[in-house]
Amino acid sequence: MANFFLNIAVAVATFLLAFLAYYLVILPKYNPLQRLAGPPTQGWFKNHLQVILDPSISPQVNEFYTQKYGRSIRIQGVGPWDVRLLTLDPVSVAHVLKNSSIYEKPWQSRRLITSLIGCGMLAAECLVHKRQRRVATPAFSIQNLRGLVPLVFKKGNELKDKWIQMANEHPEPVRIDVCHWISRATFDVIGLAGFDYNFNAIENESNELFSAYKEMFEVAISQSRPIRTIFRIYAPFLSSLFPDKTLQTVKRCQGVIHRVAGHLVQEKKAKIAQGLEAGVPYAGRDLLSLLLKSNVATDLPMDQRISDADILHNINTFMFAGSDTSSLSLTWTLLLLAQNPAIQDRLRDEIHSLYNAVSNLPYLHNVIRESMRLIPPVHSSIRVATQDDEVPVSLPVHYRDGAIMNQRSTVTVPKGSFVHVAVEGFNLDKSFWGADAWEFHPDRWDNLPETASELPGLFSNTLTFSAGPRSCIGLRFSMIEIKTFLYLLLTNFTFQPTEDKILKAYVVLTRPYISGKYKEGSQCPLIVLPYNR
Ligand code: HEM
Repeated sequence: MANFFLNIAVAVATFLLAFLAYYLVILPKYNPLQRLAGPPTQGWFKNHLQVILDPSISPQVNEFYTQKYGRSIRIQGVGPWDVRLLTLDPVSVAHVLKNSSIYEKPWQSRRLITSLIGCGMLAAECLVHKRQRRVATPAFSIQNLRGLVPLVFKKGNELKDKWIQMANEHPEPVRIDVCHWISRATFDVIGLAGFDYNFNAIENESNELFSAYKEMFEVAISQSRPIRTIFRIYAPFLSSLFPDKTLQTVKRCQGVIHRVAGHLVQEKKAKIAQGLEAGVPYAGRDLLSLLLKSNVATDLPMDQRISDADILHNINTFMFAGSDTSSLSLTWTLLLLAQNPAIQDRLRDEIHSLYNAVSNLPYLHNVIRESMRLIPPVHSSIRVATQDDEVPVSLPVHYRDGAIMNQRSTVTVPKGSFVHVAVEGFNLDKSFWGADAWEFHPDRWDNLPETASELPGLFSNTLTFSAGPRSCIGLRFSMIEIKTFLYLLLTNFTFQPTEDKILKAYVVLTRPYISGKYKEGSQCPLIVLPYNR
């Protein structure tokens, strides 16, 4: 009997050793990405992710890497088996983003997103994603988004009134954490535009549904418990079996969302059905109504329709993907304007002279493009190859042995490898944008170098909204929101920086923090002075 157990133990140990040898030695040795040049690895579990994902140093890191290793760079992920491609070659990144059936989002990040907001467009893949995107696309058309303008004006005016009230309460210049307040305002906008629901968050933060979303999104960005997060990804059943406080919070918030937002879905469905019956189509133009209408459109085949659960998951996705992104872009733009008073004055002059046509102001457009190029809220993204692939390159490939191939036209990416999409890396690349690429210079857009105008990207040759079939569906939405808010804020206030040094940190999105006060959370205080013409 003892022999039997000994044999089992030996067999298990041999299996484990073989498994470790395969992952730690054999797999990395024969991975074709190993042939590429890249930064040295300092140990089995030392990775390069921290430096490439930290926006306070990533521009310097990318510049150093490209000079030393070329534009198809080998980096190490979480272990020696995880050899990744960091590409700063525009042809390669266009290939990866265009071929979304070969390059999917990794299941690990999809599982994490799904565990919070459900499997909406951000997390879905293949046919499920295609179906959802098809149903949602009409809701984001120019025609349907027209109704957004008065709504954003209403909320922008509420924010303006709030800030005027705060300014009047203090005899000295008021210091406002614009990050916090704009986030409340963009939440209000997405609530009304998303499902015709007023969180009333500018006024106060007590709404039950608002608190549920806010708390749940805070869980998404809190990085305090990495071990728990690993369990949630790799062993969700164990996490559910022994829920910690965070998981209990998520469950509670999901309960509220399911009850309140689920009720809104049913209410809207009933209105649409009544409208169809009465021959007077329901006029609701919020995203939820538009999604529900598009889902029952007669020209949509039955097998292309999505379930009520998917509708709710996508509303959650719009809340998640559409609130902080826009509010951070606005926050960073206000900070840049505060730091560049001449640009702020020039922009205010333009807005004043043409206040009716917010969407057609050239300098406003340049300022927004420039701010979103310089500080894209989505710092980078990641894809995993679902099959062996040859990625085309347009620039020389450097090899580990020192060889440089000018003629080579592809890099071999084996199935299962991760590819890093350096959104900020491309946006700040001096070889494409010029020596002043790291500076805030809105006039560059009137004279873009040819090298930049050839870069891929949904928005103005930048990757800020990604590119290809998985690019941002909310681009137009956020442009309306950002332009309208800037119009209202700049015609009523001037902005000055405080003595605090603002740093960038990547916490799911690139967020502002006060130097030395990271623990206080994301904030961006500015001196806000009422502006009278
Ligand atoms: C400044 C504002 C915004 C920025 C910078 C931004 C950026 C992005 C980026 C980079 C992606 C691709 C993510 C990836 O590949 O990992 C994305 C996807 C997405 N965004 Fe946005 N976004 C913004 C606003 C919005 C808004 C307002 C909405 C909705 C109301 C929205 C909804 C989505 C959705 C649903 C996806 C997933 C699309 C898909 O996979 O088919 N975004 N966004």
